[in-house]
Amino acid sequence: MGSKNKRRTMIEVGADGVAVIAIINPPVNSLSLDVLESLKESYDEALRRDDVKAIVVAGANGKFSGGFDITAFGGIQEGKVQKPKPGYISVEVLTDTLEAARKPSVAAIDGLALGGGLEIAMACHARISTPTAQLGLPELQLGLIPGFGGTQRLPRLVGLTKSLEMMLTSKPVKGEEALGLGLVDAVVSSHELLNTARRWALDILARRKPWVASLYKTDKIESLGEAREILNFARAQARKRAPNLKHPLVCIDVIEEGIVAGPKAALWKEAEAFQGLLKSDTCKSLIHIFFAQRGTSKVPGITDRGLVPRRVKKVAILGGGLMGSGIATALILSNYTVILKEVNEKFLEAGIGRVKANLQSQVKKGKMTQEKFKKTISLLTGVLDYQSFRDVDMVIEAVIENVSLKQQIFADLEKYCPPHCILASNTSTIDLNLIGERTKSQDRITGAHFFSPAHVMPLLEIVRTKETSPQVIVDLLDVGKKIKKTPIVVGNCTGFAVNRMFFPYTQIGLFLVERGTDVYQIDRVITKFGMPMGPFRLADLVGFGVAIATGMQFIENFPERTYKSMLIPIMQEDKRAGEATRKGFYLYDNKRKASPDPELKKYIEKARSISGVAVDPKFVKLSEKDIVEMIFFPVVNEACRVFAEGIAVKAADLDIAAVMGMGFPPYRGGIMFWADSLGSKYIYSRLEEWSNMYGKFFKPCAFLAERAAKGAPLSAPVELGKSRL
Ligand SMILES: C[C@H](O)CC(=O)SCCNC(=O)CCNC(=O)[C@H](O)C(C)(C)COP(=O)(O)OP(=O)(O)OC[C@H]1O[C@@H](n2cnc3c(N)ncnc32)[C@H](O)[C@@H]1OP(=O)(O)O
Repeated sequence: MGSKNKRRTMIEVGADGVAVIAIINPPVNSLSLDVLESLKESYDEALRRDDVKAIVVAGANGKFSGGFDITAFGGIQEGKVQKPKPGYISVEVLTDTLEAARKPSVAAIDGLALGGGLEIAMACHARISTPTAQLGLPELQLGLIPGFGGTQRLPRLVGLTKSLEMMLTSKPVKGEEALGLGLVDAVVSSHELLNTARRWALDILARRKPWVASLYKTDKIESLGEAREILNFARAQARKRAPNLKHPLVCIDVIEEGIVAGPKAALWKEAEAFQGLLKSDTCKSLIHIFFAQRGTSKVPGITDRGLVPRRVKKVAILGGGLMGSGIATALILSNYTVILKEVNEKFLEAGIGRVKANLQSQVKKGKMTQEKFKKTISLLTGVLDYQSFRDVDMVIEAVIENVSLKQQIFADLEKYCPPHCILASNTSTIDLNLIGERTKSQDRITGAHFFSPAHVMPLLEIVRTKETSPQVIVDLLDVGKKIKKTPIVVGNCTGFAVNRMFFPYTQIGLFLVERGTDVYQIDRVITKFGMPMGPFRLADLVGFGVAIATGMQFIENFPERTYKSMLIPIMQEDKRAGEATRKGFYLYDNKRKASPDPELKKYIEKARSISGVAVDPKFVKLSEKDIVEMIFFPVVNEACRVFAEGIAVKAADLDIAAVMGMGFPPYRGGIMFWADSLGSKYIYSRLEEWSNMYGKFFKPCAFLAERAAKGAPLSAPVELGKSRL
């Protein structure tokens, strides 16, 4: 018999008197309000019926529940969807109906029990899980706190320290660990799950197993004094890790309330805090990022054609340098067979050595066993010629940025690789049409632009020329998913999406410094804004050689919007080339700790005199707000150009490019989302003002001008006709 609410839950009563209530809301059985309403109805029915002795809660299709329906948050935030009265779900449904029921219930957890999903499970009187199930409270990653009693029940089940770790990091635990922690009561295989849960529920009824209401457990909670120490330590850590974020502190306060005033009182505080956080900009931004990240692999005109990805088994990589070895590491870690080609024995040995070192660092951190290391490295073969390229499915070229060398390589690849083989380049700046000029294989030439270190950084820019076939893009999207990268599909141009946005980020720093703003002040303000490092620390990390080479590409291609400063070349001439030489904008000690260098002044003065610029007192005392805007509005301007040219199909893709490629703070929603929170009119007016005062470098692009004139958001779609894809 099903519930009335579109059968969002299903109730089935067996001959043993156990009612199994299944949550049904594909793909992850998320908890929309009607699912929760239906769950309550099913419970009411099970409690009413005389033939039901005990209850098991499960999720359909091998997934317990992925938590509250995140798609519903938007509607609630905008006031379009009526929100339930605070505490209705956590107190009335989970505590007063499920946990206080006079019939015992057991959660049968397979697949996922996340957020509200785990909170339902914790309100049951016992939990059985499979070994692979993931259990966690990841709400903080959405700018929220658990809102269905999780802040109270998790500490009481696993202890304060572990529960804080699980909530503050948003990381789930698997079945076996959950068992060790006391979060679940038994771990069994999926095919034994339901029967074990049924028996367990009957055993509780017969008092052969304990009937536990997690909310009132006390054995895992420390005394008030000890608890306060643990909570204060967590507060200090949270402030240090994310000084701009309030919700981790709110979460700790709500946990503390439970210890001070009791769990039932704290449920009300939790409900109130949850409603407050739901309205915050942080929450709106992080929810935007959640969907934007999932949206990058949905590419109009490509992934909607019904194409099935071909199986890529063997991949060849050309070049065993930093990039090539990182890409090889990422691939073998996901079980791809890889051949690494170099030009001589010495380079080959060094390349393989780098891959081994990447894996060894995982072994050292305890993330990989020695046995797994051996198995993984056995997937890699080094070669010096093209003989073994006859059966490769994909090649990724990762040699130095030299056009004629790349052209020769692609001409060779066309000769030696099978006709189905995907020919990808990891170039970060060079036009792919140029690279493929000496071949007739334009339809299978694509860009696979990884970010360094390639086995760690999560972003993959997939570059599509006008000729690249959609099948090749679909194949590459599939490889990207298998190696756990977030892909963004972009059009072909100098710098693609990420490096196009990075360029003004560094350039404007140089502009400000020549006019008197302090290098270290700029880095401090930008780090405070939420970037992992400011433009000067970043230039040191990347190295001045790379910074100059990339800069040259931009000067050649976009001369009208380049600020030409000699500061970096002058420093490089004096053998200061960044962190690798222990001297750049900062000085580096043995442990690579950066400290300011008073000597920097002399280089800045020299650069100033070459540019013919004098110190302007206004720039010496620039406010933090002005520094942030002067650094980031030119980045927004470039992002607008990238979007208007159709290099990126969706503004949300640029948000992901900024967050994952540049380190833009996700809690600000990405570059375009953040810009829209300030308004196109405001950004336009400031750029226009600076452009009049300081030159074309700041000139707002036509797209930005048009959107500002209409008062339209920058992230609204561009008419399809204009797209370059
Ligand atoms: C009151 C409560 O305390 C508040 C809450 O419960 S807040 C919600 C807490 N839950 C979460 O944060 C979990 C979020 N989801 C995830 O982390 C991951 O999606 C997952 C681990 C569940 C599955 O990951 P994976 O298998 O890689 O699939 P993924 O592509 O992410 O998701 C599959 C689909 O389910 C959707 N989805 C996942 N979780 C969802 C949720 N909680 N609500 C709505 N949709 C969800 C995704 O958007 C995606 O949709 P799409 O196919 O249309 O793009």
